[in-house]
Amino acid sequence: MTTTPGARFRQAYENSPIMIPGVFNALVARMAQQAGFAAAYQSGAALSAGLAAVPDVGLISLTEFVDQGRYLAQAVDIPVISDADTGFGEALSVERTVHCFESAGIAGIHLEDQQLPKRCGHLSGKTLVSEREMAGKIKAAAAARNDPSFVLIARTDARATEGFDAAVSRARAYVEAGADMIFPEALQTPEEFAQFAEAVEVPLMANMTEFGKSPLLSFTELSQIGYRAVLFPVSMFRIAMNAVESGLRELAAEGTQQGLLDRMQTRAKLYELLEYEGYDQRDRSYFGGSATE
Ligand SMILES: C[C@](O)(C(=O)O)[C@H](CC(=O)O)C(=O)O
Ligand SMILES: [Mg+2]
Repeated sequence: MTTTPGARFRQAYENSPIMIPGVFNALVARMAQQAGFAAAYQSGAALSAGLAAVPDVGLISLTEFVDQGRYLAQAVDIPVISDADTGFGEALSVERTVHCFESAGIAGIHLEDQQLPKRCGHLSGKTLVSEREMAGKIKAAAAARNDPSFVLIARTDARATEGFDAAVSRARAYVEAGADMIFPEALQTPEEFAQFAEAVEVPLMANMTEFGKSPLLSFTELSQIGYRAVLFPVSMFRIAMNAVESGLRELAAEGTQQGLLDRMQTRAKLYELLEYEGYDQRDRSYFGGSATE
């Protein structure tokens, strides 16, 4: 791979609008790549829930994000971007946050303007840092990049607290500070999505998370009104968790998994995703082609 992850991510969304599914582990990242997605996303909400069974209120550390992020990036060729919550501290911490994600092979991160304890953008009770403070963090992030293509996505949570106009003016200030892309969190109507796209002239990312405050617009609708990236951050996690819950219930009730087999990923499919065949062949080749068993 000659280009950097950031350059590949930019190329993808500059070419045409892209859908970005959240991938909650490395195998899911592989599956997203196989399904044809041009990029994948590490969600803080899914990581908090999946890794530690804790809510998305800023409890997961930088190291935990970066560790899983590295597994995701290593599993695929498509660029992986990550949630970086509030940047794990102030401006100087944000510098290190960028270094760590970059060195893990991540293509870009989003930083949000909330105060700690941060919350999922679709929960109530959010409070924001000042525009000046957030702009300073973005400047720090931009200056810290080793690869100028590493994508800085500034997320503003202002819609819920200060209103739509404040979200637009914060977004403009964040672009001025060096953000490459803007993520307007929790817009409330289709009209707001359209108005925001008219008002802010950098690439935009829409968050189509379910059961939240935003209407679920389709990728086609969003790309037509100007969004370059559409995030489905927790969709696959929710599907998987629901499937697991019913599987556990059925196993407990039936005492056998016989009735569940057709809902399972088969061993053959798993091995195909893991590229097991190649491992086996290489292992044999190291011993002059003779069987290792
Ligand atoms: C995008 C998000 O930041 C995430 O962590 O995936 C969440 C998603 C969610 O909780 O549904 C968000 O704050 O919107
Ligand atoms: Mg998040």
